[in-house]
Amino acid sequence: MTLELAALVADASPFVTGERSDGTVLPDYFDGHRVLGNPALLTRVADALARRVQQVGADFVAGEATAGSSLAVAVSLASLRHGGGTPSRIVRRESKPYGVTGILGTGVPPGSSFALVDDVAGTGASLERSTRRLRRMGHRVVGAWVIVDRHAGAAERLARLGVPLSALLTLDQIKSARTASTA
Ligand SMILES: O=C(O)c1cc(=O)[nH]c(=O)n1[C@@H]1O[C@H](COP(=O)(O)O)[C@@H](O)[C@H]1O
Repeated sequence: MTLELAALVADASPFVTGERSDGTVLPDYFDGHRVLGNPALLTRVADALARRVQQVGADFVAGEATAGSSLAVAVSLASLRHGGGTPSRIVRRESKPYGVTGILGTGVPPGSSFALVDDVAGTGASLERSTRRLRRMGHRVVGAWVIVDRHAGAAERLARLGVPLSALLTLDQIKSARTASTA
């Protein structure tokens, strides 16, 4: 299952040269939007994540804009197929000053539990930011789920916060799948 998924993801999303938010250039930048924009692959990924989230249980599935929040919507939809029906929310970086203001919008009772999702875990800075933001609002984060873990410190960083990280794939698995397909 993992090898097959790695091959599908490798095929859908060729690595590009990309810059991290701290300015570091990565020659193997993974563009998660190539997975999010592929309906068959997104369905598969969202199903796998929804199954894992369902095992832990959360009131909401949420992510930061844009990849995380898009994935949260897909996982929420997929949760209907896995005995759930978990609603999704965007964790905004800043409170919207107009319309529905606030970080999460409306309809989130105090003390709610959240499953965080994102396309990629690198250093874990993004998931830590969301975790801290939700906790400041009095909510709980039961875990973080990503499509790809780059193994760049995210699991350790989140563990220090008491948030377990689960990934469908590692970057190395995608690289191996790519090598195998070109051999
Ligand atoms: O910046 C990254 O490390 C990164 C690497 C990569 O291969 N693909 C990728 O999308 N990213 C971005 O990095 C974010 C996570 O990085 P960290 O906050 O360092 O964990 C993701 O939400 C992406 O915006």
